[in-house]
Amino acid sequence: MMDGHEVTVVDNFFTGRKRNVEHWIGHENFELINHDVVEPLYIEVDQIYHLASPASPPNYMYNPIKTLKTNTIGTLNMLGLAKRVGARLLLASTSEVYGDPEVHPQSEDYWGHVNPIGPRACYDEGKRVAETMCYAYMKQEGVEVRVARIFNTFGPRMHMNDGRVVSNFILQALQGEPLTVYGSGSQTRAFQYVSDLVNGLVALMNSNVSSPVNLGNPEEHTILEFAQLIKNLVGSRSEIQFLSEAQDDPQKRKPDIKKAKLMLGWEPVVPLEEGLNKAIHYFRKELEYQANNQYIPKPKPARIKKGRTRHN
Ligand SMILES: O=c1ccn([C@@H]2O[C@H](COP(=O)(O)OP(=O)(O)O[C@H]3OC[C@@H](O)[C@H](O)[C@H]3O)[C@@H](O)[C@H]2O)c(=O)[nH]1
Repeated sequence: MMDGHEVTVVDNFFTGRKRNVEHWIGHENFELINHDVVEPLYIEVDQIYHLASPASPPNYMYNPIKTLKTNTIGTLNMLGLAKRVGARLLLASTSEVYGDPEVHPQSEDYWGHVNPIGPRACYDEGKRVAETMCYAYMKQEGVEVRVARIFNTFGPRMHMNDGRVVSNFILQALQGEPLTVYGSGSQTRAFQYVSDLVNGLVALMNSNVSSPVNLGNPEEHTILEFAQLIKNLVGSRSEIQFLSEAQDDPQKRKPDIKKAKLMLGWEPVVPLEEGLNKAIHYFRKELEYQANNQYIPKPKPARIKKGRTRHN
């Protein structure tokens, strides 16, 4: 929009919120449509960022059939739209296509290690078939596709109930509650800040790279290290609580981003602590907002009908 493009945001608000975009409402380049991509969409566009799908494990596992429909039927609908209007489509794929990886770090030529019937399958297999659909439409129909394999990402405007580790730990630390580590905490992740991801997505969309590209920050830590770091940044006295391990939880994950560097000239620039401090600031404000804006229904006075006696 700042570059003069007209942007139509399509959301069914399953995990998104109108508050996240309310500051754009009224801008002449902005339009917001309440729509679910599982149903066809008829609009005129040049580029489609197909980002639909819950991305947090508790959210996508909450309704696995809906997650599958969004990633399969939703992707077919978006590819159909791209074909009809001659638009380029960028699919938000995921590091989860690598499953619980046996190769470390993960580069784009790794085929992955995914349990097709496990609790994560609705998402990781859903995204794998979404990638397959993109390349089928490219080969058969000549649709221009871009595929971003997005690694763990965090930042302001995440939902308070998102359930992923960064927002959980920050909210727990801010409220003095125990930080919930699943398993031993020795599993690793590498987190990128949201603005780095957005820059990577725009660079990929406008590049000539049609094969999948990893977008992530390669700085890897154990989950226990993350818990300590967030606790320290918040200045919290919360304890660390060890809960049972999540089923099929990937044990190690870190992107190999050589391809993005070479072909897009992209790499993350926001240091982890700087990004975490921005997210901490956001969630602090969100907690204040929630405390000040809770809707507490006022008790209604009983309505007394005059002049009539009720006989049962
Ligand atoms: O409260 C929590 C939440 C999570 N965790 C652990 O922290 C790690 C990261 O978990 P998250 O739920 O944040 O995210 P995951 O890495 O499991 O999945 C993510 O992967 C990449 C993206 O495509 C998706 O957004 C998401 O599926 C896992 O090992 C998980 O078990 C905790 O220890 N405590």
